[in-house]
Formats: sequence, structure tokens, C-alpha cells
Amino acid sequence: YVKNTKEILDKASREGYAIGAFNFNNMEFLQAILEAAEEEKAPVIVATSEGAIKYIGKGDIETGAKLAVEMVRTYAEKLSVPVALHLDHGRDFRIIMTAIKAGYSSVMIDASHLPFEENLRETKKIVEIAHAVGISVEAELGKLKGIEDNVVEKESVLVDPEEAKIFVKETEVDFLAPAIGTSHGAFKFKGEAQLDFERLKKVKEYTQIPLVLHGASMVPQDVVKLANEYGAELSGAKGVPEDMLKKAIELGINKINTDTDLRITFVAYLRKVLSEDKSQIDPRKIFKPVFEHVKEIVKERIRIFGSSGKA
Ligand SMILES: O=C(COP(=O)(O)O)N(O)CCCCOP(=O)(O)O
Ligand SMILES: [Ca+2]
Ligand code: NA
Ligand SMILES: [Zn+2]
Repeated sequence: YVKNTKEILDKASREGYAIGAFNFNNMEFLQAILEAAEEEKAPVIVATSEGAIKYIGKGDIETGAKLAVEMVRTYAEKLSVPVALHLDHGRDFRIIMTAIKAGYSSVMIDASHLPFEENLRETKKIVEIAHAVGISVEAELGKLKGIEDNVVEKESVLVDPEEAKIFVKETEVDFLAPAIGTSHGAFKFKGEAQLDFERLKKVKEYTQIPLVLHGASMVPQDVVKLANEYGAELSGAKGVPEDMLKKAIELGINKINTDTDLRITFVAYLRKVLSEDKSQIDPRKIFKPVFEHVKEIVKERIRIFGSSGKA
């Protein structure tokens, strides 16, 4: 169990590959992610959003954070690969503090919806506290379109590399998520997929720290098609193409947040299993094949990120 996420991300940044940061909300997704990392001999980051902590704790934040840490630690001590637990999109001060107290390896303070100076001040405050207890911090500059824990951004606002230089210097944040055109969820682009690689290049050059790509799911079309064949309504779903992910990694992305690809795979195969095995009522017999597929998609992404064999 990695005490602070910075140690695995600094190595990835030096060597030019990316670590997957996979979100989980329950035991089965966590199992699939950790099995995939072990089989790929890859360092891995598992992440909970604030919503996931509330979900795991049935509304009680301390319970949720504690249970997440204990589930991850208990599984991780049996594995050969380094595992970090990260708070994704931390916004609420109390939740961020609770995650740190519970034993998370890193926390994101997402204040990117605020004006630059306020984002900088909020981030600096969290960095001072987290660094005092040896925890790494992620922050964000620019805005992703779409829903981020009940903050709805109408349009994405791309990162300003000059601001990024000042921001990283002033806050001493450990890793930065620059908005370069992605968005959360399964419907990322209206037209052609497009990332602003010029900005990304400048942000890396000006900050020289590990960078994070949010909204990075690929939304594989074969899985979308399967889900729709079994009754889902996901037409028009579109993600980040593999070649763009690889280019982003070349230009300095070292942590890649992935949630939607696991959700779509889960839904497609759950629908398939339930419709094919109509008399099945044992959740273990339903979930086992479904999470085999979730594990496979995590392995595929770990291979694309270049972190296979890096443990
Ligand atoms: O950047 C990403 C993932 O992007 P993706 O949607 O492309 O997978 N993430 O940060 C994961 C976002 C998780 C959202 O969690 P809640 O629904 O619990 O609030
Ligand atoms: Ca944000
Ligand atoms: Na994050
Ligand atoms: Zn995100």
C-alpha cells in the first residue's frame, strides 16, 4: 500500500509512462481493478469520488473513508504491485480532511470552478495540511464540461499554461490536472475527438511535474454496441481514441482517470448475463463473469498507458 501517490507518479513522469487511476464504488469494482494491476504487474491508483465515499458509508463520510481504506489495504497487502488510494475531485474541506485522516495516499482539491486566485488559495491550504502529514495533492486548472459532483460546467475552459506555471510554483502541488478538451462521462465530443496538445506540451514544460488527464475513458464502441443490443440507450457515446491517449502520455500525462469505461463494461455484460441466464439469482454467479470483463478492460488500459511490468 503506497503511503503517498507522488512516489509512483514521479517515477512515471521520469520514465514517460502513465499510471491508471480507476474509480470504484463497491467491492467488486475494487477487486477487478486490483486483479488487473496484479496480472499486469503494474502500479495502480484506485480512487473514490466524494459521492463514492458517501455511497460506501451510506451517507456517513467517516465510515465511507475508513471502509475504503481498509478494503484497499486488506487486498493490497496480498499483492506484489504498489497500490495507492486517491480522493478524486475533493471539493468539501471536511471530506478532504476525513480522507487524509483515514489514510488515503493522495487527495485532489478540485477548486477549478473558482477564479484563479481562489483556486490557488484553496489548493495552497490543502497542500500545506497534506504535506505536513506526508500526503500528495492533485489540483485542477481549467474546467471540464459536464457534471463534476453537482457543479455543472456549461462549457469547458482550457488550461492557461502561464497560469499553470505560477499556480504550481505558488502552491507546490504535487500533480496537476490541466483541462485540455476532455469531459467526464460517455458523451465527450460533439464532433471529432480533439485535445489541445500544444497547451499540454507547454504545461509540462512550465511545471515539470506529473500531469493528470481527467475524462480519459475511450468508450469502446464494441462495448457500447453490446450494451445497446441488450437494451441500453447509449447511442452517440464517444470517448478519447487510443492514439490521442498515447500522444498525451508522450507529452507528459502520467495519471489517467478512468471511470466510464468500467461503468459501460459493467452495464453491457450485466445486461447480457441477466438476459441469457434467466433463472440465475445468485449474485456471485451473475457478477463473476461481469467483473471478469471489467478486469479485462482495466488490463487493456494499463497496457495502453505503458505501466505494465513497471511495478
Ligand atoms: O476523470 C474522471 C473519469 O473520466 P471518465 O468519465 O472519462 O472515465 N474522473 O475523475 C472520475 C469521475 C468520477 C465521477 O464520480 P461520481 O459520479 O461519483 O461523482
Ligand atoms: Ca474541476
Ligand atoms: Na483525481
Ligand atoms: Zn475527473
